[in-house]
Amino acid sequence: MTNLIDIDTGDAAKFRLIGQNVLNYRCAVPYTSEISLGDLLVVRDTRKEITFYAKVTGMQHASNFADANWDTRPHTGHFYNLGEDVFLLLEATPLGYLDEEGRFRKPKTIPTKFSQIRPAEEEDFVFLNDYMGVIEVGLVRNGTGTIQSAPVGLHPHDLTQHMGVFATTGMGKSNFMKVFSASCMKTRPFGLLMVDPHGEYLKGRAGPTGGSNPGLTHYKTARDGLAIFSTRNEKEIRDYGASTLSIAYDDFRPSDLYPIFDFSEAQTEILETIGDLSGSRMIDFFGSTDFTEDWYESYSGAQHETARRLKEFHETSLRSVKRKLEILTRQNSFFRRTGSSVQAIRSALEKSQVVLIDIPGMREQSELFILSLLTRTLLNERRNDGFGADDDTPPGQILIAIEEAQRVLGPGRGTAVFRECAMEGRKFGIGLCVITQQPKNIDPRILAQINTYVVLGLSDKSDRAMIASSAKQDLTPLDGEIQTLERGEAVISTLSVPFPISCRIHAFDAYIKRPTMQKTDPIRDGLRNSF
Ligand SMILES: Nc1ncnc2c1ncn2[C@@H]1O[C@H](COP(=O)(O)OP(=O)(O)OP(=O)(O)O)[C@@H](O)[C@H]1O
Repeated sequence: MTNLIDIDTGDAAKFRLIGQNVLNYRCAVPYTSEISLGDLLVVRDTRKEITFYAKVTGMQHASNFADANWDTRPHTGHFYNLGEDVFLLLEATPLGYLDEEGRFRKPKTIPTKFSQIRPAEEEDFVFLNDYMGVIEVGLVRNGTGTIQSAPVGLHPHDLTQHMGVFATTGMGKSNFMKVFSASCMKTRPFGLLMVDPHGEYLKGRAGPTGGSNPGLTHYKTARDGLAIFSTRNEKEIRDYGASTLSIAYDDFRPSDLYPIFDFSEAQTEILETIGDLSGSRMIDFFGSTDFTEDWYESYSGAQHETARRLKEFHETSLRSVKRKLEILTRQNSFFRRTGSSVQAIRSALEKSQVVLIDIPGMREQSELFILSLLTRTLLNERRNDGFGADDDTPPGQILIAIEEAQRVLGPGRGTAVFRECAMEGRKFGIGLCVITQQPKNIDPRILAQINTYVVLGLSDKSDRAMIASSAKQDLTPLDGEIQTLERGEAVISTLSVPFPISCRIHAFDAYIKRPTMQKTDPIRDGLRNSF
């Protein structure tokens, strides 16, 4: 008969698989075990000669005593021998098993009952290295520690199928984005476009304790992987090695107004009617026309065709569009009649640089304006050029980061250009990096398009439920782990890695100082190796 009293020597022998089914394991482990949610367990089935892996998703105290109140009676501790019949009952979700060739397979079978279980050790994670990509973001986490020899890296080809970064405020989203960007600056896997309205990514910001909190410009070794377009003054632009940001009227199209203003049905119709008009012609037309009651009869400007198309619309609707255009041109100093950075931004992205659009102190409307204008321009150009028509993974892939993405990807009120990019961007080598603390406010059809989920702490239950139901790998059993994530910890689910990985994201300031983040010098390395 097999029982839970230790018949073998050594603690490991007390870890036994006792149930439950192919999708959910139960194991009994000593009640003193130091084990945490998210820990990896190794299940060694000596009969089938297979090693299974499982992740701890729940735990509770349990015992073999028939008396349901044994543990609440007075003096319990004197009468019961805790070591033998009292144990921790773990719930674990199977991740898969390693076959004879060392390939990781889906868990289609169940380990033999009473197979031995042990917490994974450093060498158990070695096989994961084969699945990791070049964009390093952290280390595999097990229990409360990390596995130093198991870095977590994302694959570039997964990311152009969109990435989501989900975090309640303060859980380490900015730190994650900086670590991710630094790895992109070093390895140059694709062009990464980020709009930085607070200078946070450019130069960092003081931490809550006033400590150092650097930005991407502090990662000097890979500075050539960063291109900055900025609205700062000339001196600061020189100091940061940036270029002046300039968007020309002709870069603009009427549809770029949608994400920044609310429009009535009539105003939307106006924008649709002149959808093909160049930016400068639209701005000139609306700027020079007053839209009084009988404006069309007295129109003496140069754009008769535009005037004819708009003559049926009510003057108040036309005046409202005019006011919005005035606000746009007045509030965005970088928006000018001539001079455009768009060509330089495109070419930096195609050279796989991280492109930072630095607009400190500007309003949310400016951020959304630039983001939507650039997304539309890149998407349309590639569509018209037949990008990728005869190549599966053409060069020049681009990832566009959208902070607080619920502003532009909410259900029903999402703006066409970002929606289009989420649905079709992949065909044109353009992926979205959707960053939000409210995934429940993102259109579920868009979440369903995202293939890489980086989940930092999410305190809201409905946000977690939304994530769990949309991710490609089932994250439902990991709800307990996600709920208890600490700042800087993440669960990462991505296509190339066979199961969701528990990860500790590197701290950015320490990460950029690592020897591995410094430039390798082939001549010096060669000399070192040969002498
Ligand atoms: N992986 C990590 N390792 C060490 N420290 C971290 C890590 N992640 C975040 N921190 C620290 O926690 C603090 C908050 O992190 P961060 O600014 O990235 O949070 P956030 O989610 O972006 O917050 P907010 O939404 O307010 O911008 C910072 O001081 C940061 O240095």
